Amino acid sequence: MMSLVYRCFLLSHVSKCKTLIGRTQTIGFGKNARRSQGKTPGGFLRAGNTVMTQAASSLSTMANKADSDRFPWSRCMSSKTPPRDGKARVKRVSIEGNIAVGKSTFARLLQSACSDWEVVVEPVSQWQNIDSGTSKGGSAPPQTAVSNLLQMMYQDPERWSYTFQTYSCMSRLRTQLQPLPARLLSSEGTAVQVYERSVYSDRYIFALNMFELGCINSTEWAVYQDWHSLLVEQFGHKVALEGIIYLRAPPEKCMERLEHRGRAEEKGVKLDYLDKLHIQHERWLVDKSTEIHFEKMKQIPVLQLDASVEFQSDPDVRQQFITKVKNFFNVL
Ligand SMILES: Nc1ncnc2c1ncn2[C@@H]1O[C@H](COP(=O)(O)OP(=O)(O)OP(=O)(O)O)[C@@H](O)[C@H]1O
Ligand SMILES: Nc1nc(=O)c2ncn([C@H]3C[C@H](O)[C@@H](CO)O3)c2[nH]1
Repeated sequence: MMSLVYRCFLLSHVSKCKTLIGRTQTIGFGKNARRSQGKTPGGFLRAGNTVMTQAASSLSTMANKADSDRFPWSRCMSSKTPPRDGKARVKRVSIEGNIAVGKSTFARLLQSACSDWEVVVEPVSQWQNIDSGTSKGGSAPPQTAVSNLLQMMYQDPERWSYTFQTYSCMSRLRTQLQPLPARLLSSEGTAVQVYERSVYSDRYIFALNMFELGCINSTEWAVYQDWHSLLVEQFGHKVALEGIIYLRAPPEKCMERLEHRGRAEEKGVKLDYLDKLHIQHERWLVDKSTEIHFEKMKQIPVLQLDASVEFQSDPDVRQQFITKVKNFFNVL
């Protein structure tokens, strides 16, 4: 049913892919559509298994004072009983959110707050440095060439999006399948791994968005979905998530941070692209209207955090964030 809808969408919006970096007129998704996303009547936000008010989803000092009393800084591991088979139990969560919303910054904050947690970063540097050395033989010396697939994808999304999604998904999986570090294996309680994005955002945010934009055609989309499902069925249990932390901020705020960060490959990224990614996040994690193909992922708990808050300069805000995350881990 969903794919039928997407196909209709595609037919009526042929070759809109270049809008990704704003080279042609932008497509659909009017401002009103965007603004209404993620809000239910009465100003409530639906976050995974919970429904909370917008006020509650922002950082409330009083509530967090109580939280920090219950979960002191010194204790990072989950309080649940360790397994009897001697194998460390691991809770895995992913941090999801729009481009430049602050996932890496937030992940660094978590890592510095608790050395018993492991943060697995998004393999961006692999995407920027693909060894594409092609020695054709003969007497010429071997050539070493490096491709920047991230740049290629942003410069010519119609040509490179499918290739990008194959590599991003594969490299995420490979990175996340790495053995646990010894300090987590030997931990007494439940260890925590925090992934920066996941194979699920690869499919349900980016690849889906590229398909809707026409940067991935319907054959590529069918092929992507087929191998993605196979990979997740075969390896998914080793990187299975128990929760998602959704860093949520208006696309305008993400644009501001993206420009401030100044990553060269992202120079042409337009607000419209961030708008679309925002909508995909809201559909997946707030409205729950994205069609998900993996049973466990349909019910996954989501902790929503107001990422528009500046926390780098304010220790109280940082502590409140950490406390919320600790509380979330403890109920997973
Ligand atoms: N809470 C915050 N307040 C103000 N600035 C922030 C905050 N979080 C991140 N930043 C700044 O925003 C920029 C983007 O942050 P960061 O690189 O962490 O984003 P990201 O979500 O990991 O990006 P990407 O989607 O590309 O992986 C950086 O310059 C960072 O210093
Ligand atoms: N097309 C596409 N598909 C993905 O799965 C994906 N994951 C991340 N990105 C882009 C966002 C940042 O610019 C940069 C770092 O997050 O890489 C992606 N782009």
